[in-house]
Amino acid sequence: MPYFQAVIKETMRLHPLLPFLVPHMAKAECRVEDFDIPANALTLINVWAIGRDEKVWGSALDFSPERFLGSDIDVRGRHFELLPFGSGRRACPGMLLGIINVNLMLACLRQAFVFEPNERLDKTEKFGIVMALANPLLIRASPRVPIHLLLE
Ligand code: HEM
Repeated sequence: MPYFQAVIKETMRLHPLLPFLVPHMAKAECRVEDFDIPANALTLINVWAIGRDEKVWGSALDFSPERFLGSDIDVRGRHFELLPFGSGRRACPGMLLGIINVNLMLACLRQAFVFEPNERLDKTEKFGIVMALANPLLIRASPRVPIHLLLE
């Protein structure tokens, strides 16, 4: 299901669950690209901004899963342009469980229902440690198959 996977990657690119990951601390002074980071500095990685960097993505604000078709970029922390689970030793230890759950839940919902926005889809985000929608998501879910088949 390459397109389904691409939709999940594209969602995680534009709407990472933890927009600044978890705060990290540099144990020793170091240099990352053009940045000098002093020892004991608290560092936040802005993956939300990385996911919207026009230089990296092109048409960065467009929701376009096609960009991942035929690309080897994955979400597991090997590709620094897409880090919804962080990277390295402090990356999310629940990554595989998270990936499986998101895939399973979405596939089941998609198989059972057709979703339509009730009114104009409001994707305004509320920044916090965990990113959430500012307003509740209003969508209509209609069963794809007779409801008794879903409940059996
Ligand atoms: C789609 C689901 C999930 C996403 C997007 C996610 C994302 C993240 C991110 C971005 C971090 C910070 C990594 C960093 O700072 O480099 C993190 C850390 C962590 N996550 Fe997840 N996570 C998910 C599911 C889970 C699950 C299912 C578990 C446990 C069963 C879990 C347990 C943890 C723990 C314990 C940490 C802290 C790791 C550390 O500081 O060493 N996560 N997660």
